[in-house]
Amino acid sequence: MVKVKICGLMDTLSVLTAVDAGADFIGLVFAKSKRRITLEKAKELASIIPSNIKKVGVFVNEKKEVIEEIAEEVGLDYIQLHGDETPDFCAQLSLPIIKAFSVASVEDVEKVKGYPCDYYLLDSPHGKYRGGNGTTFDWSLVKNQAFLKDKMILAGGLTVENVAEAINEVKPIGVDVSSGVETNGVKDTDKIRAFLLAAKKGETNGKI
Ligand SMILES: O=C(O)c1ccccc1N[C@@H]1O[C@H](COP(=O)(O)O)[C@@H](O)[C@H]1O
Repeated sequence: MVKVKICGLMDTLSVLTAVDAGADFIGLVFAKSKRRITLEKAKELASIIPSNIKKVGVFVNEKKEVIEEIAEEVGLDYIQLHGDETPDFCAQLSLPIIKAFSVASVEDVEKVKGYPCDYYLLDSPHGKYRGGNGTTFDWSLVKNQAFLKDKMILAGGLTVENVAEAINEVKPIGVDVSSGVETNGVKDTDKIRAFLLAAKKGETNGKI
């Protein structure tokens, strides 16, 4: 079954809803964003996430030492790098890595090759912030690419309405959502539940 990451959670009720509704990854944002949370809040939210659900810290062009200190304090399972981090930088981190890439062309998809990471997160080109902008990209650029197949998390503008179609068309190993489960910029527990239901009903690439 497809893995689902719910990103940018900032409050207890949203976290408990994502946990109860079957999220596989929960994302906490430490980068410049309207969803950025403090270290203290992150520790509080992390403490109510069961160990079978992976805690992901989202960073953009952050220093290695800062990432490692936050990861240690919060107990992060994965580091999501959503900036211009190089393959060398990824290789220096000791935690599992989800590397995000903005996809607007075939060349962008090619850049993925050679990155040492556990998952490739394919997102739309960034807007005001480096992620979480709620826009989709051309999915035909990333489907049927053998080298992406076992590692691809699809992101960017996914919603309750389009996630099943996205899974069927692209066949990613996972999907990630932030804006699509919000109402007026705030996480919406009904949308979190509905997104997880719709995603888990979608087809998979048979690898999980
Ligand atoms: O969610 C954020 O605010 C954010 C900030 C900085 C970097 C990444 C961020 N989130 C990631 O952005 C994508 C797409 O989000 P959306 O569903 O289009 O709103 C997603 O992978 C989040 O993990």
